[in-house]
Amino acid sequence: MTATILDGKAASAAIKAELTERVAALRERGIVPGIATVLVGADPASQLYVGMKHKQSEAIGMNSIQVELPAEATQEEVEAVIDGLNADPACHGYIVQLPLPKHIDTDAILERIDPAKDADGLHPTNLGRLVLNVNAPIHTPLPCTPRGVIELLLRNDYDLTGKEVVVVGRGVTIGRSIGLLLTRREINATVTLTHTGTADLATHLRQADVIVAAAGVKHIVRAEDVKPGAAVLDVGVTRETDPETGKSRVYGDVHPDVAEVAGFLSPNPGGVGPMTVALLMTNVVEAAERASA
Ligand SMILES: Nc1nc2c(c(=O)[nH]1)N[C@@H](CN(C=O)c1ccc(C(=O)N[C@@H](CCC(=O)O)C(=O)O)cc1)CN2
Repeated sequence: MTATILDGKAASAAIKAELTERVAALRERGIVPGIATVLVGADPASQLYVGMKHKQSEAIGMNSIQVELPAEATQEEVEAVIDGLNADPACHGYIVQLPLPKHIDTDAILERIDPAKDADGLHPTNLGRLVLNVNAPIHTPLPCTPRGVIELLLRNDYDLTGKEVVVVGRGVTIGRSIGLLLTRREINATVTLTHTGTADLATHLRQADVIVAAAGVKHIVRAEDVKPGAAVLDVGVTRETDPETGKSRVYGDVHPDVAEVAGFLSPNPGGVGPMTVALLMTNVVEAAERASA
């Protein structure tokens, strides 16, 4: 079996085409949706991701505000930037690029973001609303990567109803929250969250109809642990320097051999990454629509 590729670039292009029309409709009413990012330090991967967010937002007609602070910035300096963006009417939604330097209290920063402008959907109020509300439509920002995983499957006509989903990794941007979305009534999947304390990962993986691999551990999902025909989404990233060339190489959580066993495969790169950026922009456009309703 060779897996059908879940193409995140194609799905994100479709989302961006839809957003372009929504942005144009807002602009006709005199509203220019504004996205902002806050980057603390100069991590090359974070710089790349932030750059992509601005380039793509501007391409669909949004206004973008880029705030950069040095790695030595204090908690108070980061919080002052947050307070400024909360008060800025040109900013409808923003993110603080993660990870933050170790001396910064990340939870305190995320909690300081105005929940209405929380473009990552990681504010405790927004996550709390997701916990409380399993039936009614959601009117709050949703975590971008989890939403991207689900959109990627649905836009490829993959029905998640009744499926056993195994998530690998309990990080804040994916693992912690994806179960909240997958177990909503309109999706109706069953979710197992595995992590470094899981006793026997392989046993869980072998039972999964869908695997979301977001541990950041190179090739943690191996072909022998994947049920034939399963859908596998590779989200984790490990960067290693090639000892021969000295160049940085990116590895996913999923071993390349999985393509021979899985029914569907979201590759890395080219899968969930582009969806994360598309759903971030969706969150900001929705915030602008809500603010102007
Ligand atoms: N505040 C946040 N920080 C981080 C998040 C997040 O959702 N919010 N997620 C990740 C990084 N991330 C977005 O910020 C992100 C990662 C990857 C991609 C992407 O499109 N990658 C490309 C490959 C790019 C390359 O390496 O050349 C792909 O997968 O095809 C976009 C966004 C951590 N931080």
